[in-house]
Amino acid sequence: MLNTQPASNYPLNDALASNRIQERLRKARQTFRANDNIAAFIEDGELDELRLEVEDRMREVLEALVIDSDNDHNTVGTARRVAKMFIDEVFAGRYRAAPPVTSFPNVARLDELMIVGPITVRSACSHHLCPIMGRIWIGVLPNSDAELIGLSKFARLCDWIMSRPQIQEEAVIMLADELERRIRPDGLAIVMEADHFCMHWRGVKDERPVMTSSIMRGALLENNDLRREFLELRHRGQQ
Ligand SMILES: Nc1nc2c(ncn2[C@@H]2O[C@H](COP(=O)(O)OP(=O)(O)OP(=O)(O)O)[C@@H](O)[C@H]2O)c(=O)[nH]1
Repeated sequence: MLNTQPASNYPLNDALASNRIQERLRKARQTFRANDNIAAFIEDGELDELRLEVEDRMREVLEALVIDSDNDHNTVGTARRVAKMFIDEVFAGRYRAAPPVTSFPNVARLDELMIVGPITVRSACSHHLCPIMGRIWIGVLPNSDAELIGLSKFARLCDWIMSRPQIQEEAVIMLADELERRIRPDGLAIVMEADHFCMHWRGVKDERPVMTSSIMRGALLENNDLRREFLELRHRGQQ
């Protein structure tokens, strides 16, 4: 027998969680673009409500695509899975607070270039929500008076920033701002290379293009030798 009664998770009387959160953001004059983190505006329990709301709306998208997910054994749980994937996995960097980042005093007053990478990163383009799969290299020239952060925290911060719908140019700027704010280095360099599936899977359907963006700040922008050292060491790490 066909199921003709799709279940709904929408609250009957109460305002939707997405409306309440948007209201708070507007009141605080905070933007909520695709690549903004809005964790500070989400109250306890509201992520559960958002997940149910996205599930219902995703079910409507499937209906609009004329997919009978109520009676299709393959898509019966798709709306729920997609909602969970967006909120808890691929766009979690919008909804979760920043990861805890351990820092240490620079006791040895290190002032030599340090490079981390390649760090594998996954994101999605804001335009089509297609995957972006890439690699990031980070170069830091520590300030002898500033803090050092744990090595794994570079990867955790990359994941937090990248797990949002993004464009690559803005993603690397956001990452650079976050790292500068936390470690106050004398120089910072970031190179990101990524495959954009909106070009591979659809659109021009060309498998080859890779987008490369770089950011150089402080001593790594001003000192050509230092910049060359970063770029050479990055290439050596690729071989
Ligand atoms: N600059 C930049 N462009 C991106 C990025 N990710 C995706 N794009 C491009 O953004 C564009 C999307 O906008 P439109 O040109 O309106 O999309 P479209 O008409 O579907 O274009 P096609 O992809 O050419 O079919 C495409 O050219 C994408 O390849 C990114 O990180 N940075």
